[in-house]
Amino acid sequence: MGGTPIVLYEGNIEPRTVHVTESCPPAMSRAGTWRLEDFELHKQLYKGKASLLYRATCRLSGLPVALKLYRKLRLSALNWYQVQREIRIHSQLQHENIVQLYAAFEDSDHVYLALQSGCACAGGDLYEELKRHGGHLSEETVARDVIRPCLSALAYLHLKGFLWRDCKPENILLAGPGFGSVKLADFGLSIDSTEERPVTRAGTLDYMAPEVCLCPAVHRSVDAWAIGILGYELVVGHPPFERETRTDTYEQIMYRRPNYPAWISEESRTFISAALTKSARKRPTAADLLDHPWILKHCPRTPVPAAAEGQNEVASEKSAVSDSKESDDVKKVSCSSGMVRHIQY
Ligand SMILES: Nc1ncnc2c1ncn2[C@@H]1O[C@H](COP(=O)(O)OP(=O)(O)OP(=O)(O)O)[C@@H](O)[C@H]1O
Repeated sequence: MGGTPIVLYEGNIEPRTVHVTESCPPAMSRAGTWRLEDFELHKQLYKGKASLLYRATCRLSGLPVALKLYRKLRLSALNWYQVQREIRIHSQLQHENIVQLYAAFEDSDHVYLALQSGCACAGGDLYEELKRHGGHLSEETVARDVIRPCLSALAYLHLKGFLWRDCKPENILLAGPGFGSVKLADFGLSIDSTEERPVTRAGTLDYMAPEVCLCPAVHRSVDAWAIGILGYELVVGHPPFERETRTDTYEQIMYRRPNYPAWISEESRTFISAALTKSARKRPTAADLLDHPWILKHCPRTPVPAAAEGQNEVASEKSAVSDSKESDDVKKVSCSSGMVRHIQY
């Protein structure tokens, strides 16, 4: 496998550094063992089934970080595999629109990920920002400040052979109040498509591509589809195929076209329709979508790496791994604004 081999240990162990990445600020990196006591924890930003996320300060450097803690007792065998994979993949990513992983370390109770935060990601996530804006944003903001940077990060990921597989507003961070520079966060479902072939579906139902509904897919097309869903949700105010029941949502994803409100522009409509091409083979890539007239209309052209031809099509049968985050019980939690947070089970 590419990247540094990442091994985590169960049971009673001394605190140990798992990996320090090239993104780690020099003031923060040191020869000694990384441990929880090196950080002052502030506000809890998130509490998940197996993870907690805190705003924190590195005592040595005074630099702000987001500290993600995986509770070892809550990790299934699959989760163990996924956390190791997350660290391995995330540590290889350096892009202005991707949250940086500085280091991973562990002790008997937790695995810790020290992530970029502070000024760089002070704005919270896109889901919260959407709520502040009443559920949707202007087309210009969506195209220029969200979709284009996300596409740029995805083109970079795909070039390296990785798939994100977890596009949703909750996993996109803002650089400050309002917009400026968005960053992809959470690589817990990402895979190296050149080496791994998942055998069950992963992701969030509203953002799942038709080919994933049929069978677990490993092509970069799943991320391009999710960008179409994201574009629609941000402009219109809800995901295009969201329905009351899971079965109805599947049916919409597989066979229906989105309903476009009359007020959205022709360019945004053609962008979303292109990204939501039902056939994965005919769907444009993230790199292709960067050249769409809707994107070019709202932001100047910037050079992007050409997608490596066929890079993501290679998948080894032998390292098939089940991603059982997805099950028959995808649920949503209502919020006071009427928006629903996308949650996987
Ligand atoms: N570097 C960061 N700085 C600030 N907030 C962050 C950062 N990374 C993540 N978050 C926030 O914490 C939330 C949870 O983070 P993340 O998605 O990585 O955890 P998770 O355990 O994988 O969650 P889940 O599996 O439930 O989606 C995100 O939705 C985002 O709002």
